[in-house]
Amino acid sequence: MRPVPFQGVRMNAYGSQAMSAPLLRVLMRKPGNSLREANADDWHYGPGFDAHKAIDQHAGFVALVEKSGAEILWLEDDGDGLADAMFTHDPSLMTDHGAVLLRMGKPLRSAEPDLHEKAYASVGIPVLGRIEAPGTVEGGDCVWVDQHTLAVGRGVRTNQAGIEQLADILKPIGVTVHGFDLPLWQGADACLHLMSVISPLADKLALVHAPLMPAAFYMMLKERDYTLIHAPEQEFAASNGLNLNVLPVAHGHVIMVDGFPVTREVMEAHGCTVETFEADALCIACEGGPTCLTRPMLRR
Ligand SMILES: NC(=O)NCCC[C@H](N)C(=O)O
Repeated sequence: MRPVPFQGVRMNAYGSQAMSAPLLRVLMRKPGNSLREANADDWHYGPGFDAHKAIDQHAGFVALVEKSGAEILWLEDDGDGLADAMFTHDPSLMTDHGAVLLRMGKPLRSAEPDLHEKAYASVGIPVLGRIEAPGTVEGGDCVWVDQHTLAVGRGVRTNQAGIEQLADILKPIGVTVHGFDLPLWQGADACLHLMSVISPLADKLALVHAPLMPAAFYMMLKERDYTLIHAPEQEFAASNGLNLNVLPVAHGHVIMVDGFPVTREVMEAHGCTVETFEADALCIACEGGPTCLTRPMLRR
């Protein structure tokens, strides 16, 4: 099925080189038959995986995104077998000058950038460049430190060739790319992105899991006067890291997975408004949170 075009706003509005500016448009995919038919072992989904429950929980998340006022461009799951394609954060990156089509480090996800290419074409959003083999870059490894600085995690999903290509694509638009080594942590089959250890919440405010952060990235943020809130260790362990995967829909207004009250409290203590949705089957089992379920297309 073709992506459903936006209603009521300029079809081709785009631009995002920030992490917490108001989310105005976003690319998402409702899980459907591909998730229902997914084999948990093949996709590295955990014991809590339950496709039907995950689909219901996704609807709860969508209600919060819609309530924020963001417009959603939908990719359809018509049974193409791409269970992870609901994690739309990863196959492309948006800039103020167009989209970059990425190349997935997880082989089962390799067809996903083409879905994004079609979606962007359908609404007239230009493509600035594309990561080619042997390069790999996933969107979850990319963090805008400021409008001209992109941090990229080098690990299982994103490699040096990909980082170099991305730097070449972004240099002409005045963006400097910095690569930072990620640890292997739970192994090559598990999902650890740079965004698994940090969620920006507001201007120069971020929630982090410091023990797994690249030290040079941590120091860069400190030197740039970021306030780093440490996500409670116990809840990080209990959620397989998903307690800190928090989506800002505006500066200091965030959506997180339900069930992690201490993480919620530390964000509220820093002035954040927090909304939650149930996501044990969707996020904790499938290794991706609210940031991963969204590809911001316009933040202003
Ligand atoms: N940005 C993200 O952290 N995305 C999560 C992707 C989870 C998905 N199951 C994967 O392994 O790629």
